[in-house]
Amino acid sequence: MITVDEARALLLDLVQTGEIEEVPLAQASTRVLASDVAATRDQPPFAASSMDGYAIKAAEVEQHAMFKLIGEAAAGHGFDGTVGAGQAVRIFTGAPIPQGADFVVIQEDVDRKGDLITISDDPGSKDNIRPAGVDFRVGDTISAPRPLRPEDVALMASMNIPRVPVRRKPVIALISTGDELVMPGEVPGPDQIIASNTFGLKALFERHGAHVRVLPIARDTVASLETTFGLAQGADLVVTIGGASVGDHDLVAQTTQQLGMERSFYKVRMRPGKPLMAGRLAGAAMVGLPGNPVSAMVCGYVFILPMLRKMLGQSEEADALVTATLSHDIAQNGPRQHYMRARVEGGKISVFDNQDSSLLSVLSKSNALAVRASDDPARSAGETLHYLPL
Ligand SMILES: Nc1nc2c(c(=O)[nH]1)N[C@H]1C(S)=C(S)[C@@H](COP(=O)(O)OP(=O)(O)OC[C@H]3O[C@@H](n4cnc5c(N)ncnc54)[C@H](O)[C@@H]3O)O[C@H]1N2
Ligand code: MOO
Repeated sequence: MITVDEARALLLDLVQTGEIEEVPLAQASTRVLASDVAATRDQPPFAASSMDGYAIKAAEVEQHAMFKLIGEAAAGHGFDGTVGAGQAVRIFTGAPIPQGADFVVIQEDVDRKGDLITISDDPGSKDNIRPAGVDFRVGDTISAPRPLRPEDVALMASMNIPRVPVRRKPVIALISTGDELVMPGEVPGPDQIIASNTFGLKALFERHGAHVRVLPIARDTVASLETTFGLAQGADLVVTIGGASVGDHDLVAQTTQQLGMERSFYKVRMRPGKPLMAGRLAGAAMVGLPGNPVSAMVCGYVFILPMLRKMLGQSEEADALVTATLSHDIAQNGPRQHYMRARVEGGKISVFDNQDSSLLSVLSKSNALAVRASDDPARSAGETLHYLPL
């Protein structure tokens, strides 16, 4: 059986980085920026007031000094003239600083009578002016690749970048398999359960930039599986869930073989997730995930997210592991690399007692997967453990 790292490398070989497309700025959120974008202007484009008050000459700032008002500068409407000695311009936040002025005294520090103002309180030394280009200058860049956050979208808007180069969203077709499955909201028969993996994985992949197509549940027959694979056409990656193991009704390996899949590997020395399979089928990458709900989700994190990152032109590195201090003793690990459901709080990690791969309630309480190497010896409270944050 191959190791997790070997499997990850083989999986990365199955996918390519997608093309670049341009989207309107309003649709750029959560997309992955594909090439650097540059500001097309300075911000602010002029020295601007940061407060409501009066623009005067800094050299004349002194308590009790008096000035004559000669005009007004508002945001969007600058003052055309020049501020001379003894003169002031009424100014508002965001307005351009008029020529001749280099200080804004805030209105709270001023007494105004008609068109005369007197500095009544100590105005301090802060000039209340934002220099031109203090936020960014024309040509300043936002570097790619990066998933675009709301903050980046706001910055691109301010930089006057109306269209954004992003990576095409990889299309993932998700196929749940099994006669026991019905969709949430349907009425299950006495021997049936609700398909959960589909929804967990859809949420995970979409959060990381994929477009996910959920295909109808394939029944445990070769014919049904073949039909459903047919519906996956056009996807970059086809992910099946379940039917991966060795039981009489685990038909994914047999069906994909019949459909001509070039198999890359089958089975990984990990827990959960051992019966993982992968290959290339009809021009797409194909990954067969084990059906146990926690196994499917863990494989989603450990294997599919790096594939997704490669397709999106991002780092192909595995997620960096973090360390925490064990809060209790744990037993020796078995021969498979183990991703143990765990909770990290205040730098301490506790591993859940029941690690059965069917327990979504435990996974949902977890915020970490403690990663144990194969045959890792027993560990005591206080030792350091590596984990993958969830
Ligand atoms: N004799 C052996 N039996 C098993 C082995 C083995 O090595 N030898 N491996 C075990 C391991 S490890 C795993 S993991 C499972 C994987 O089995 P399959 O991929 O074939 O999955 P299924 O049998 O179809 O389902 C397992 C389990 O998960 C439930 N399931 C399946 N799909 C979904 C879904 N979309 N949503 C919710 N739950 C789902 C299914 O009902 C089963 O309970 O095999 C072990 N057996
Ligand atoms: O590998 Mo199975 O995924 O341990 O439950």
